[in-house]
Amino acid sequence: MNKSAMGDLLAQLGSILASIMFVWAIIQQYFPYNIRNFIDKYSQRFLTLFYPYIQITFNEFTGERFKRSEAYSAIETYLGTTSSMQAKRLKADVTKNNTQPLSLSMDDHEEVADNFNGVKVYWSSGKNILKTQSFSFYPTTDEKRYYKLTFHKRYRELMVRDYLNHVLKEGREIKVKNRLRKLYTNNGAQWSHVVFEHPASFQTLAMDPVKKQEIIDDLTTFSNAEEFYNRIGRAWKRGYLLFGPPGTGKSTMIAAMANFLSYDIYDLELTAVKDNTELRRLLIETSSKSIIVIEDIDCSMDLTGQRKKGKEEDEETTDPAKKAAKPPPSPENDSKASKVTLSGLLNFVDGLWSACGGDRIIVFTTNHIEKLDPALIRRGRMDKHIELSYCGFEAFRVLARNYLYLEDHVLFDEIRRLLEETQMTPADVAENLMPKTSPADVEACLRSLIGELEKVKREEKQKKIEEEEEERKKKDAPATVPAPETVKIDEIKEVKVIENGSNGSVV
Ligand SMILES: Nc1ncnc2c1ncn2[C@@H]1O[C@H](COP(=O)(O)OP(=O)(O)OP(=O)(O)O)[C@@H](O)[C@H]1O
Ligand SMILES: [Mg+2]
Repeated sequence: MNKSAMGDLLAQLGSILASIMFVWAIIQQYFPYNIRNFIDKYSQRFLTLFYPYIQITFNEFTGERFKRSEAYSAIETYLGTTSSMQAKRLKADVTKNNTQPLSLSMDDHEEVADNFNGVKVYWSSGKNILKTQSFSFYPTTDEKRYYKLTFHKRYRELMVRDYLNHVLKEGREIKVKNRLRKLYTNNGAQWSHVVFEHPASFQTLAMDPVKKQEIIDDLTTFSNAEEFYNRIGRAWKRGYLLFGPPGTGKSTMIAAMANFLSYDIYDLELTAVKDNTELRRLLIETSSKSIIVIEDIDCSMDLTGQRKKGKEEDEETTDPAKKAAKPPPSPENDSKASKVTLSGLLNFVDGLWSACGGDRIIVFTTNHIEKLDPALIRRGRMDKHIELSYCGFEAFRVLARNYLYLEDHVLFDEIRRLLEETQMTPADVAENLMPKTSPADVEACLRSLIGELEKVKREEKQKKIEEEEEERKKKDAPATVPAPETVKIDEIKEVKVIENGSNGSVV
């Protein structure tokens, strides 16, 4: 075919197309709406006879609700990494996340491929522009965005059943990981929050590595165990009790847990809560994937469940006999004080309310585990008791690595010996390892730690001598007249009630 014949053919084709367009425009203008609809419908059906693919559309906004579809945003997140690798046109948005300051998604009318169990699927993005203008809260509602999934009809079952679930689950998980996490605290009956940016991690936490791994495994198992908890019929929650002297890393560990699991933290200040109803409301407002923390539980609540009011009462209430005799405070003289009770707290920890709304970790911390009510710390309520103790050599090595980039040193043997002989908290060891010059003078830091450890050792020795002296003085003093014997309540082991009599006998 020569060039002029080709040109003629193209011109003819052009004019035919123009005529079709013209006729279609007339049809659109003059044919009634239902006939046009009829033609549309049947032409679509005709096409699908020969079209072997299935398409599923996910709209950004669904129904009448002005709420962004959860599926759409999960898909957007899921496709984030794939899009940034494949698509040529991308949309960028700024997130406030430190690790990932930009979020990328594919621009309209782009297409990316994904692979699931060896089956290739295609995702495309697009938008419908609506001509009708109606009142809306969203200025952009006349542009309706959507994602369209295309796959071969042979894989319908696999796609609909497994692939979509996989996409939604992954999308949600990535979203949880990337979001800005929050640290909530209660200001009376209301939660207020700031962005949680504590840098602690299990890597920087100084403690015995075996114990640390055990905690990491426990947390990982818990966070993946939704099905397990459902199967055994338990609420998906876990309680941790962290105990140990001040400065041993309890609060640091909570931050590390939150960073490890990407959970929010709710730091509950019990002393600001008015009563059990308020407590319940606060706890119900906490979201899933969160850690609820009650620090220094022994100071927020005493064993009778009534909150302490002063230091003097501290001593008093540890004595069970006095406690039992203490009348419950009357509402008149105590109207301002909190009425949160131990049973109110326990009710949430493992009562019916505890199962509301997803997985939660509850952490209590205390410096005095012996002061706590056994009801509070029994297994099932506090599933795992973690003791954070004085700094051992392994914990010291973590600190040396973090603070001084030090794996080994000639002074380590001496430090190991001193650590075994003294009780120094990781907080104090860390303080001594803090570089005072830049670049760090490693030897000076280690020597300062050794000096401090020797000082503590001398003090401990001195204290021991003084205690022994005191003890000896007491022994040498003339014996005082013994007080009349009394039965202490905690010595009563069992109370038998005689069925036919009204008396109980003490065994
Ligand atoms: N095990 C540890 N690993 C790393 N740093 C630690 C550790 N323990 C304490 N520190 C450091 O000491 C400081 C105090 O620790 P933290 O606040 O966690 O102690 P705590 O056990 O919560 O004390 P308290 O009982 O007084 O609340 C932290 O700033 C932290 O840097
Ligand atoms: Mg603390």
